[in-house]
Amino acid sequence: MTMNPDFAAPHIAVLGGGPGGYEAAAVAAALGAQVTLVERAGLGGSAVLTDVVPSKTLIATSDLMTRVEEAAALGIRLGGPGASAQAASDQPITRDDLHADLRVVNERLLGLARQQSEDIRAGLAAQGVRIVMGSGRLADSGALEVATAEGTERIEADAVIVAVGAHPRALPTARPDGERILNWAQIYSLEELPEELIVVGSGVTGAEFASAYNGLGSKVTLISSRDRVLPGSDTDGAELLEKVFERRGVRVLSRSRAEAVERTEGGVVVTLGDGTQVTGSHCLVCVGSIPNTAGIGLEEAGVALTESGHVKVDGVSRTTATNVYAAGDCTGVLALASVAAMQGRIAVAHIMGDHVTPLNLGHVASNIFTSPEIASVGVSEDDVTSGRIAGDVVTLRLKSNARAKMRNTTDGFIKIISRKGSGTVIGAVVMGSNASELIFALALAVEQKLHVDDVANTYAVYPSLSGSLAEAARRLHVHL
Ligand SMILES: Cc1cc2nc3c(=O)[nH]c(=O)nc-3n(C[C@H](O)[C@H](O)[C@H](O)COP(=O)(O)OP(=O)(O)OC[C@H]3O[C@@H](n4cnc5c(N)ncnc54)[C@H](O)[C@@H]3O)c2cc1C
Ligand SMILES: NC(=O)c1ccc[n+]([C@@H]2O[C@H](COP(=O)([O-])OP(=O)(O)OC[C@H]3O[C@@H](n4cnc5c(N)ncnc54)[C@H](O)[C@@H]3O)[C@@H](O)[C@H]2O)c1
Repeated sequence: MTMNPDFAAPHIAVLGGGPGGYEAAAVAAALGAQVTLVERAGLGGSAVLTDVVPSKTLIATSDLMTRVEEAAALGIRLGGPGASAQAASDQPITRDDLHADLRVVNERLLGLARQQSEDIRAGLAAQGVRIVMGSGRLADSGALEVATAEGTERIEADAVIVAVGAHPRALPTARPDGERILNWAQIYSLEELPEELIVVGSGVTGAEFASAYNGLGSKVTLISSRDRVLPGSDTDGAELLEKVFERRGVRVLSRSRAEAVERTEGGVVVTLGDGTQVTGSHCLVCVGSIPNTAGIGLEEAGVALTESGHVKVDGVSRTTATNVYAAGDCTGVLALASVAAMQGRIAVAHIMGDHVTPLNLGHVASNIFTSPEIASVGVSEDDVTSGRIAGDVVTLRLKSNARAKMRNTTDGFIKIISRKGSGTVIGAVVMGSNASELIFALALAVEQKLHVDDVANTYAVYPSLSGSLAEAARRLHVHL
């Protein structure tokens, strides 16, 4: 919808400065709109300040520690040629030789998040976006009201984009205190590594933190309410991750719900549904998120919410109120930074009367940053086995890949799914180190509807993990 019949630059107000909001603001400014962005915490949103950036930076340290710990198998010993006779040792490196200085790790990751936030702020300001720091609400479908340090400001707009994100859900019987019982936004205040960390919830967030703190050296217990970790993810990936967890000493308590978490003198005790008590030094609660949609005037302005409090949107990010759009986690469509940004871009294209392609979740590439990583795109094997999609599936274990053997990183596999009959690549899963990077080639194949032969006939470097991508595709060749 073109907002201004007189073709003057429309004014777009964006509520929330996470990936949904800042991407929308940047694209709108680039297209010539007047843009005001309202944010109460910091540019980049939770994605940059508390969620994606800090967690992935923590995981970078954890991954390196895991690699160093495994260095003995590659022939690395402590003590270089210049070391004293006493220091020089032919002992293999063990976990006891390493420790994570959590204060330094957390300082680094919080600093990095602040810098990233500042870079985003500066980038938007340079594009001419007016940034208002304060807590905003929808006054009506054409205006925001913002409580700033200076007072209340009313911002009139031709269109509003609501991108307010979500916050961690707490269990009524496990209120985070920021010291021993923590949510993922609070855990970066720890100055020492938790001795025994209990992670409640085995969705992507819980699995990533369980993996990360295990790599950093904590004793980890993962409380999983389901049969297996990572419900909804690739079954082979989840099962292999459980095996790796077992080998690395992560205790997974499956089919266990945490009923309550309490502080004890020196730590915490988690009571499970069957009355079993699990003790630890700290507890990290990862039981999902709640959208930040309460009390900000949405329903009063005609914006319908779902039962879970998410904003109802259509494929072009429109809400039920004229000229009000929504993007990101507050819509509950798919909680990924990349999807939030895409929803924001689509909203702007629609507002500005630009070419709009409705949101397509079928091609979203995503990655679970456990060690090893699990990346996926397109249809799943479950879609095929359940009969929803007619496809062929080939899985190649990394155990047979020469490069993986050389690097001693053989936990993982490549899975490609092609459409039955035609051989078009329609889905893939990559599990292994750097899966988040390897998946791109297959995401490109899915997006561009490439044939398995296109992937198979592309030269891969020898030796490389991507050689297994080509090999898996070769095995899906349709012989005419
Ligand atoms: C631990 C964790 C790790 C994750 N890792 C990844 C990952 O690796 N990759 C990935 O793609 N996704 C990841 N996600 C998901 C990702 O963080 C979200 O999908 C993404 O942040 C959504 O962006 P958003 O713009 O919708 O919301 P947010 O990033 O939450 O931003 C919303 C912003 O709105 C502001 N706001 C809210 N209400 C108001 C108000 N009334 N007034 C003013 N401002 C307001 C908030 O302060 C916030 O800054 C992770 C999530 C978690 C919890
Ligand atoms: N790498 C990434 O891209 C990344 C990382 C983290 C999160 N995310 C996004 O965030 C979304 C949400 O993930 P999440 O893991 O935060 O939430 P989630 O809702 O997917 O998982 C929470 C889990 O906690 C369990 N649970 C709830 N109450 C419990 C209790 N009392 N005891 C034990 N378990 C309990 C639930 O059954 C569920 O499995 C993901 O689907 C993903 O889109 C992405």
